[in-house]
Amino acid sequence: MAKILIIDDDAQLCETMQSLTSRLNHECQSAQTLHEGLQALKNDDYDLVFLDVRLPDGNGLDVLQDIKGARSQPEVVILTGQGDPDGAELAIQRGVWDYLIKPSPIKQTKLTLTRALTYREEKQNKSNVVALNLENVIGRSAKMKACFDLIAQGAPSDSNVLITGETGTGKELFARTFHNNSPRAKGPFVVVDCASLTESLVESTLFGHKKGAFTGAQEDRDGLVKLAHGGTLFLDEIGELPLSIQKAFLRVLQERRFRPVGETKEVQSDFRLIAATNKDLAALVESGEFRQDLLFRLKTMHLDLPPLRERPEDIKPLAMYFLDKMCEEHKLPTKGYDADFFATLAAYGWPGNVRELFNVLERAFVAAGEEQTLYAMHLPQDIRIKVTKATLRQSCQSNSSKSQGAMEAAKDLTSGPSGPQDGVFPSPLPPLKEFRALMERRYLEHLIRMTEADIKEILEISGLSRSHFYAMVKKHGITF
Ligand SMILES: Nc1ncnc2c1ncn2[C@@H]1O[C@H](COP(=O)(O)OP(=O)(O)OP(=O)(O)O)[C@@H](O)[C@H]1O
Repeated sequence: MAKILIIDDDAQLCETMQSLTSRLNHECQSAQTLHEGLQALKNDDYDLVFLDVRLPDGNGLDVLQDIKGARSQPEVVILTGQGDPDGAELAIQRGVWDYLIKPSPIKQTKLTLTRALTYREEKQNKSNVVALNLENVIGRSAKMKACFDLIAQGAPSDSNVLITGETGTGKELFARTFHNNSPRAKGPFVVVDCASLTESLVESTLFGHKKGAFTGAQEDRDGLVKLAHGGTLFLDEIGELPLSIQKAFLRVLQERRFRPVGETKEVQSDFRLIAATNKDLAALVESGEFRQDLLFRLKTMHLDLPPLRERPEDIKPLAMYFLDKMCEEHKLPTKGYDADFFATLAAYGWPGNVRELFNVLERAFVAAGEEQTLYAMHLPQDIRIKVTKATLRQSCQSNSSKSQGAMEAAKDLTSGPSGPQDGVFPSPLPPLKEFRALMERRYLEHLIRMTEADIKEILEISGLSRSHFYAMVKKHGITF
């Protein structure tokens, strides 16, 4: 059962909504003014707020951030009697779930309500997975949920874990998450970057040394293995561990005992081992560069992190998480997003995975400065050009049978009034507002032509809600 708040001065509408929501087994309250609504949100936690735009004491859109920032961080659906697509579009940019034009048919209201609540549930599920501590870990895709399940399953034990995955997929982050959810969470988490260990110092770095063991060893020093006592030892880039050390390390894994350089007695360390690599260790075993017995030992538990391109549904929540964090750090209000911003992020392949995504978002954040809304225009030019080219290639390939029409549409999308310029820019460069409107219109026309006006496909590709799409079409006077 969800808790819903309606902020609307139309008593009859409140009554209808209340009866609809109670039929769906939800609890519903109503408020006739903004002041009352904000008070209700202070006193109680709501999952969803239906918000009217014109209220006796002000404009609903003006307090949107206060509503979204309430303790329960509710989803918001705008109710507008004005049929004002621009206002509604603005609201969507500021992060509302959807908008309904009054009087909205029961079926539509029910659908929007159910979708918004399902979305919220999914968002919250992330933090409910077997009460895992998933601090700073974002992922709502089925593939990520499977990774969380594996952590829930393996964290309590002491078994060795091997984490594999392409660069930037979060191997170190997930190693820390294993540690944070294990009984060793209060102990140290020691990172060893095997790629940066120099051949001559690798042994003393790992196992420590005794004073005078070699030139420069001026005092006894504990190695990283000893420092991980009571906690977790994370061997990053394990594929780079020199063969000569692999044998010694295998013994350490079996016995949790080792001998520091120059020492006669063995030392003990109680650590849990997590190793990570972006290399194919089986292939390294084949080529004689990695010991098979060590690989078996490491792989008691294996977590393979999927690349970002295989879980596109994680891109938006990752981006929102990162940008909200940036806004918080820079003491700026949370930004809104235009649909084209996410459409561009979703269309890119992310070979550098989450690390690359965060770098790109940081650049977009800097490019946007104090602007309230992020558009695709704020993304680095190289990314936009790659996306445009890939989209064109795709559309050319998939439409080769209907090539004539599709090619024209593609050309349409990338050329300005005076012909193609640098992939996307018309010349002379118009003011940004005009350019945005132009590109938006071309995008919509291209999308409609490409999908042969198949509304389902249009909504799927664009990521727009039905009402938002029709509002944009109306705004641009496009008929189809
Ligand atoms: N699911 C996620 N949620 C939030 N942040 C993530 C996620 N996955 C990766 N990151 C972030 O992406 C960046 C790269 O992650 P990390 O260093 O763990 O990757 P890696 O796989 O160890 O990379 P490499 O193989 O290059 O060492 C970090 O800032 C990390 O916090």
